[in-house]
Amino acid sequence: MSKIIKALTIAGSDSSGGAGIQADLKTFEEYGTYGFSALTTIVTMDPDNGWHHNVYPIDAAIVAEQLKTVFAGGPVDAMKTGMLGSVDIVKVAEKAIKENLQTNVVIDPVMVCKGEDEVLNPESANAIRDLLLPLATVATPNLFEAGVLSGLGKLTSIDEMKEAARLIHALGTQNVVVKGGKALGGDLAIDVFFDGSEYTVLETAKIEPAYNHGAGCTFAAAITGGLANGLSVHDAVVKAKDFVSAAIRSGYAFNQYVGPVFHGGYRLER
Ligand SMILES: Nc1ncnc2c1ncn2[C@@H]1O[C@H](COP(=O)(O)OP(=O)(O)O)[C@@H](O)[C@H]1O
Ligand SMILES: Cc1ncc(COP(=O)(O)O)c(C=O)c1O
Ligand SMILES: [Mg+2]
Repeated sequence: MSKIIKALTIAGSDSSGGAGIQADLKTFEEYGTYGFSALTTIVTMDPDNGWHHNVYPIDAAIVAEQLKTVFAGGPVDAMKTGMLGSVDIVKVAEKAIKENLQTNVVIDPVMVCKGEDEVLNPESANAIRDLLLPLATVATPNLFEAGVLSGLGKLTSIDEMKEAARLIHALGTQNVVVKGGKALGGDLAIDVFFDGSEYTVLETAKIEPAYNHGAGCTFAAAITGGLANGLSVHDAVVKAKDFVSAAIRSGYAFNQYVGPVFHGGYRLER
């Protein structure tokens, strides 16, 4: 057996299986990596109440214990964060990254689930901005999150996405991808990658129906899988865009409310 490649996610549980830690571990597997996890929150969706999301954060001390377990084997080849749930959990993630000299850190600054109100309180969003972005190899905000982190508010064009990427890079992350996804108008799903000097605009035709619940988590987990396998950040992002596009194409209607991506789509198309 060749060397085991290790990938870690610090994220919430999406009981419906498309996003969160479920998306991350399934994606890590597709990338041939061994997945570790530290669970931060449990999210449930209520079919009797318009698919309303309930978010239950886990005690930060228990998140810290999980990370102690994971890092007992030393740093991993790459890691990501997703929904963190409280300022204390953000601080636990920050401490673990610093103490373990962890590199290849993907920060997905989850503030919203599609179509839902903000799930993270503003304090947690500020903590991600101030404590985690300076530790990030790459940050992957969606259009809404990029508007919040950059302070620009609603973003409506590629130029505004580029400006947001520049401002978010200045917060300390080494690279940033602003995901336009379905949220940006037009026929294309456009993401803007910025490495601190050059912009790369990644675009695909918008896939319809847009079975994209979990697309953001899957995209960030795919970048993590690419980095763990030794790809450059640029190449990991480009491959992740292909990976998530295939996952959306293979998605399905779970019920009247939600259509998750299928994380094995990229493999099935080959
Ligand atoms: N309907 C779609 N067709 C093609 N790509 C999409 C579609 N919706 C989202 N994406 C892509 O999926 C990835 C995740 O973006 P997005 O859905 O905006 O993130 P989030 O899930 O965090 O809100 C991005 O690469 C985005 O461009
Ligand atoms: C636990 C968890 N993390 C993250 C997300 C965000 O998912 P997405 O990949 O669609 O941005 C969700 C959405 O439901 C979730 O339940
Ligand atoms: Mg997201």
